[in-house]
Amino acid sequence: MRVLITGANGFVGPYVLDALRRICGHEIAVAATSKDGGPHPAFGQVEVLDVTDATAVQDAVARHRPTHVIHLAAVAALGAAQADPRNTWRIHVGGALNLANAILDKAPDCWLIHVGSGLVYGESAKTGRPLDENTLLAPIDDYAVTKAAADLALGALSRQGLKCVRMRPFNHTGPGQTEAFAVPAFAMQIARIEAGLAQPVIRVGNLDARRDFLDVRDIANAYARAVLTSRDLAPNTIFNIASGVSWRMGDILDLLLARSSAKIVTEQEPLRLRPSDLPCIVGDATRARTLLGWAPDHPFEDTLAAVLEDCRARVAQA
Ligand SMILES: Nc1nc2c(ncn2[C@@H]2O[C@H](COP(=O)(O)OP(=O)(O)O[C@H]3O[C@H](CO)[C@@H](O)[C@H](O)[C@@H]3O)[C@@H](O)[C@H]2O)c(=O)[nH]1
Repeated sequence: MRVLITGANGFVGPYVLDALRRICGHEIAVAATSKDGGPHPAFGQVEVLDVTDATAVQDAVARHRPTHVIHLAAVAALGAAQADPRNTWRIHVGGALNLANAILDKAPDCWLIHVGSGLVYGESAKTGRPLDENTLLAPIDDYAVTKAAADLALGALSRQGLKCVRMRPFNHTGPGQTEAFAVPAFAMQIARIEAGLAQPVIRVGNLDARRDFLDVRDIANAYARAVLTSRDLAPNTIFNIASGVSWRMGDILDLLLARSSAKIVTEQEPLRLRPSDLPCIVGDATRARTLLGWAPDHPFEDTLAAVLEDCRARVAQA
């Protein structure tokens, strides 16, 4: 198997490499690409590939002749996606279409494993029920609507022969994630306070939101299992990757604070509040469990402990 990964040098890429090696075997050939490229501790070297450049994408697919593309390249943080919607459309929708068309032209047997988002269900989450893959897509912001548009476009292209797996991962975290996301945003502030680098005040956004969280390794395992089992999948299959449990953000913060001996007070910062924030999201991943043979196996409390340790190490190194 030859796997081409886009956006490989982001948060999830190294975890996917590790999962591919564990689940698909060490003989798997991995081509790591990203917009910037350059040396990378896990991949050795990452090749430059801007997914918005249709010609470059055609060239990369023709050269590597991948059996699978795992498309991670994205504007992953909602704030960044919202700040430049035109760019978000270009990357999420243009990037996915460039890859799909290059595969249809140059490597028609290749599977495109598209990393969408559980946020595509948007308003549909308001029922409070776990969201399965048949739930109406009702995205509420630029991030989610562009992920939904790309996901739907690939579904339509499957009618022209594209073999795609449309992944809809729910929230995930782990060591290495940036402070643009809630868990490392909380943990980095705790680490800075513990190191005496900040006042003992942690600034937060909406703590009443409830999100379905997984360890990033469980998410990466699902992508690798899609590669491994692709020959048994229908050529256009959608998978939610979720735990089925929703965590209140305030409870996540409390678990992190319980791991610190520092006396810390919490303060809401208006800038961290979103114009629209879904109150509760929880996913139903029954299909992934059944067809991919996937199940999460990292307790979330352990993941939180690992994120806090990683943040302490990052602060100590800074
Ligand atoms: N980022 C951030 N979020 C905060 C904060 N305080 C509270 N929150 C709340 O914490 C929740 C989670 O926010 P994020 O960690 O930023 O994740 P997200 O916006 O839900 O999106 C993540 O999950 C999606 C799948 O469900 C992914 O598609 C997306 O890329 C990202 O990983 C949101 O309800 C947000 O309002 C804070 O200081 N920072």
